[in-house]
Amino acid sequence: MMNCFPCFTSQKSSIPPSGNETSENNEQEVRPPPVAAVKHIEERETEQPPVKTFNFRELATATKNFRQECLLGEGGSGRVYKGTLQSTGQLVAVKQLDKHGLHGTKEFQAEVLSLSKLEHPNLVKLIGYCADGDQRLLVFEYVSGGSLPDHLFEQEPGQKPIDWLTRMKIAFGAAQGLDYLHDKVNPPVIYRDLKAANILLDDEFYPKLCDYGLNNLAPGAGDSMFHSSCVMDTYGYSAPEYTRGEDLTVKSDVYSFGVVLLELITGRRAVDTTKPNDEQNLVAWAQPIFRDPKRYPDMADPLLKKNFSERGINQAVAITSMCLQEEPTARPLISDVMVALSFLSMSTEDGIPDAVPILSFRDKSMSIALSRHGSCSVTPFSLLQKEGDEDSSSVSSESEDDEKKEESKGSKKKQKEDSDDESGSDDEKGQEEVEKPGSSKSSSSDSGSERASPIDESNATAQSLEIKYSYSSEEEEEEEDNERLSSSKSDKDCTSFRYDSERNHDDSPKNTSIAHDDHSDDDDDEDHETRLEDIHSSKSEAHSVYSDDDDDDAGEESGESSLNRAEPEEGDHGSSDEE
Ligand SMILES: Nc1ncnc2c1ncn2[C@@H]1O[C@H](COP(=O)(O)OP(=O)(O)OP(=O)(O)O)[C@@H](O)[C@H]1O
Repeated sequence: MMNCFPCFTSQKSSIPPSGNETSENNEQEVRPPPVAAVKHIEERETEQPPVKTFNFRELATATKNFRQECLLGEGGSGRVYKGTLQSTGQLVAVKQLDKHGLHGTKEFQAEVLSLSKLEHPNLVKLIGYCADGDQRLLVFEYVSGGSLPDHLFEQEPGQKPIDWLTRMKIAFGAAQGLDYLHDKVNPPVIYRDLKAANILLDDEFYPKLCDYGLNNLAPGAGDSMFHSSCVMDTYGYSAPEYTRGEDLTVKSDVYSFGVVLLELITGRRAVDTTKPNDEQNLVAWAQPIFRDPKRYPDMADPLLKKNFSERGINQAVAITSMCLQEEPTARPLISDVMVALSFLSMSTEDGIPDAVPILSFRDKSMSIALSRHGSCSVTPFSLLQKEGDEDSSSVSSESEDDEKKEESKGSKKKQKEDSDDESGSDDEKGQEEVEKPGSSKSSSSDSGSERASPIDESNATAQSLEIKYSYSSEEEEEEEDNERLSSSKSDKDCTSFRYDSERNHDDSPKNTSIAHDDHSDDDDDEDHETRLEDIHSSKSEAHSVYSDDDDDDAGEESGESSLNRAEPEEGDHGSSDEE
């Protein structure tokens, strides 16, 4: 990994005293200023990282003088030691940053301030820092279970391999962490160094991303909060645009996430020089298989001994293949990946959700890809909302409505053309479906077409393709289901996912909302935010970095921070790029 703090730029002299200057009571938490004060720039200039400051001696004591036996490992940015804070007994991981590329105390603290605001259950928490003399250390929560490669590739004899569901849960958790950085932080943060080694696991295999936000700092990165082309030297995980010398975006992270997903599915390393030449690069090895869905189950890690559902692996591989698209704009949003993985990580015997969920992805291509790989058990419900339907209006902004009206017209026209040519086989139709993701054919060519609502001619504001996981036992309930889908809010069998198609960074994570239809108070934002977690018994509870109280200042804040913030690319959100 590259040096963490090579190019920190601080635009204001707003830096609090250094760690050694506050060393009288170093482990006392340095409290952030009152929220009201954050709104005023002058007062913000006194803002301090809401984390502890330590002096060097304390951390030396915690790590037994940085003894070898406490060394957890060494990365590109320095060494990481396991330590115990004397005052509290808390286990910590102390990252001692390399001294080259050292930054001034103020710059370092400003960076810590940015990092300290990133808080999510799937991110390793920053506890404090030390800027004592020329020492620069970061103190993180200690994650006890080791890193993902420890469990996936470096198994001790007799150690049980990670089962399929756990792998999907790890992927889901990692996606949640990444989604937080991309979608809940304003402006978005590009991870830049996502790899299996940066996914740490607790004793229950709950994943936490580490090293986030660190190598967003690079020479020149501070100048642009939009894109950055600073070095990401994570061989095997780097997106093609990096090799092409292009800027990295959130979609570059999605690519790296795809590589991790592929590792989870196959049990193969991103790069493995012990394998035959044509198998050394995992993505290159997988590409021909991506084009041959029949071979998807063969990709599975042999250690899994085929203990997974065919639907599960087909969909997991389909998601992976989308993440690994050559062109960044063709890759899905991590939020869509996260929703898809939430289903694959459900705790049922065969990985099939108990309930009958309806997915609504922000990007149609995800719906379509999954519908092709669901062993005929996933039926797209296209354009379900009826005019005047409240749900419909809540899904998109007015401008998107206009776009969709046009799109809907196109779809209808296409549907008419398609209906004139119904002679092809199901497979052929499925193929065509993918080639024309905007086509309404996706709702009629699937094997479950009889379940799909026909496109309502009056539905000019229809927003999204929705996927319905359906089962043969429910075939007869078609009519009932359709009724439920369109209007009922009391059906206990039906769980619907709604994604706001409009990204709103000023909000807390409202973008992800999952509504149980039996839920009575669907206006409760807080409630919405936690439904995903409710469903999956996840520990996760996403928090926005910027609360309502400091929304006003977000822009200024980003200006001070050298975290590499990114804005989404044009066309990254909402409907598919292919349309
Ligand atoms: N919070 C933590 N809790 C437990 N172990 C950690 C923690 N942070 C890092 N480690 C471990 O410390 C070692 C070094 O981590 P570090 O992030 O510095 O290097 P890396 O990820 O291996 O490489 P690079 O930083 O170059 O990407 C790794 O084995 C990692 O698993």
